[in-house]
Amino acid sequence: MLTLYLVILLVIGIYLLIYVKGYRTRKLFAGLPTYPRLPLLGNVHWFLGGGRIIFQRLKEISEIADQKNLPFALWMGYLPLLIISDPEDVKTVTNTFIEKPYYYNFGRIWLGNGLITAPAAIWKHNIKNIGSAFNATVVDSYQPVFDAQAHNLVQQLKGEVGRKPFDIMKKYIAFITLEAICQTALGVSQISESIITTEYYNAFNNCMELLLSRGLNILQHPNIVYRLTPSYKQITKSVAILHNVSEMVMTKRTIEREKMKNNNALEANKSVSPKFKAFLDILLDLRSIDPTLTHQQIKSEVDTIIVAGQETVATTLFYIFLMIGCKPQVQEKLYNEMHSIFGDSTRPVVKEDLDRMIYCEAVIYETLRMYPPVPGVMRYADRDLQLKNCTVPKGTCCCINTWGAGRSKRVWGPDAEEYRPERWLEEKAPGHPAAFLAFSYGRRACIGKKYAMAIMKTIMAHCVRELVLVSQADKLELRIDLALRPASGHLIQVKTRQ
Ligand code: HEM
Repeated sequence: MLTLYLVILLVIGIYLLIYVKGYRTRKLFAGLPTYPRLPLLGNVHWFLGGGRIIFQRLKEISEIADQKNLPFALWMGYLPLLIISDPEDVKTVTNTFIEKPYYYNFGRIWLGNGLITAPAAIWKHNIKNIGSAFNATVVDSYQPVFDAQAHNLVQQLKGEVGRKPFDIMKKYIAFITLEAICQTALGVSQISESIITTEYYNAFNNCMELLLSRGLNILQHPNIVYRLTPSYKQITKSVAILHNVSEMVMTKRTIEREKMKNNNALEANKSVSPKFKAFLDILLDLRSIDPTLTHQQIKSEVDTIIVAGQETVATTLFYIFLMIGCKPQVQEKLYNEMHSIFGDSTRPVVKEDLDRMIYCEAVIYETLRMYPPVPGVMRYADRDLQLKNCTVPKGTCCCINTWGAGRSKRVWGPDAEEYRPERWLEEKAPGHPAAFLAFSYGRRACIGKKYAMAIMKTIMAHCVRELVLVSQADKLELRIDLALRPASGHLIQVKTRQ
């Protein structure tokens, strides 16, 4: 009996503590839209039920916030979370806060202190070295690799002509985007065939799902509890498979560098044909002067680049194929632009061609506006901050709602839900620089945008010149497992262009 009383007292004590601690934040959030909440749990129960439910909630929240022109407030347990999509507020938050909230700590089991998950102090130190690794000159030097991979993709897709819809992601795009990252940023070649196995693909997806479900399950937040769960066992197993890849990449590159150092440059160069400094080489070179760049830290950056650069590009390419596959008029316009640049030739795509792909760029932006592979990012408020219509109290987790910003009628007009690449060719699109958030915004935004645009344009130029893509987007159902994914698979059909 006494134990029961003690437990009840403890629960009441915790509740009172949380109540008092959250008093100021609740007051500041008082006028904001929110969901009804439960004691101790807050709004967690609204997000139970898997990726489709989470997507439905995000959609609902985005619509409410857009109608009311206010951020949406949530409580994940006792932790306040503010969902922000207004461009001016997004600009203020992303330019002010560089710390990531503790949800990102969960990802460290996989990505260590790589750029995405690093605490602010480590990020500040490393971004100085890494930030320029994907500048225009470097990306231009990668163009022959992008072209070769795009050419490979078309040759492989030709084998699907006349067949039923197939999973373009699992069979092709995941391979070629990983091979491109390995050859360019990591400086190793012919690796994807041996490592992108179904096991790798499943491990990747498994990690994403487990990380999200941990984030939403406050009982699994303390490490001490999480380590006892079956989920921990699963993620450890999947992470080991993924780490094996980064370890293999680093070993391969280190051997190639040794060969070059030993004046066997000729032999080493056979497997590293293009002449450029890979991102991994920059880090390996810096190792001698920067003691913080340990083997573990470099491995974490490699894991980060694979996740950040492969999955996002692959998913965006799928959505582009899906969109142009069900909108023949868009695909024809795209083809006409390619024809005006290349004529009837299927010659390689060079960097000068990329600048002429104006409509192609509009198609990419419009796809990213409506289907951002990263539907939201987070920042931790390490001090109070005044936004347009409310104050963000210190300790809040700010969620930048990329999905909501792209679908905002307030920002994009009444046709925000319509796929219309032409809007990007009209004057002043987007209206506000922080209205388009697919690559995030402000400090800690994506450093691979130039890379991503170049490889995607090159792949589109190859595909559209030789093939016609066909899809059924009306059957598209979405889910969120950190990334925005089609719940209904990545189905596409291809025909030969006559
Ligand atoms: C369509 C393609 C891409 C999209 C939509 C995209 C989107 C994003 C977003 C939203 C972030 C912010 C993440 C956060 O704050 O938590 C980010 C960060 C990052 N991206 Fe990308 N990305 C793409 C391609 C790439 C590529 C190709 C690379 C490299 C080859 C890359 C490297 C990075 C890195 C290193 C960061 C972390 C930056 C930092 O924290 O300083 N991304 N990306």
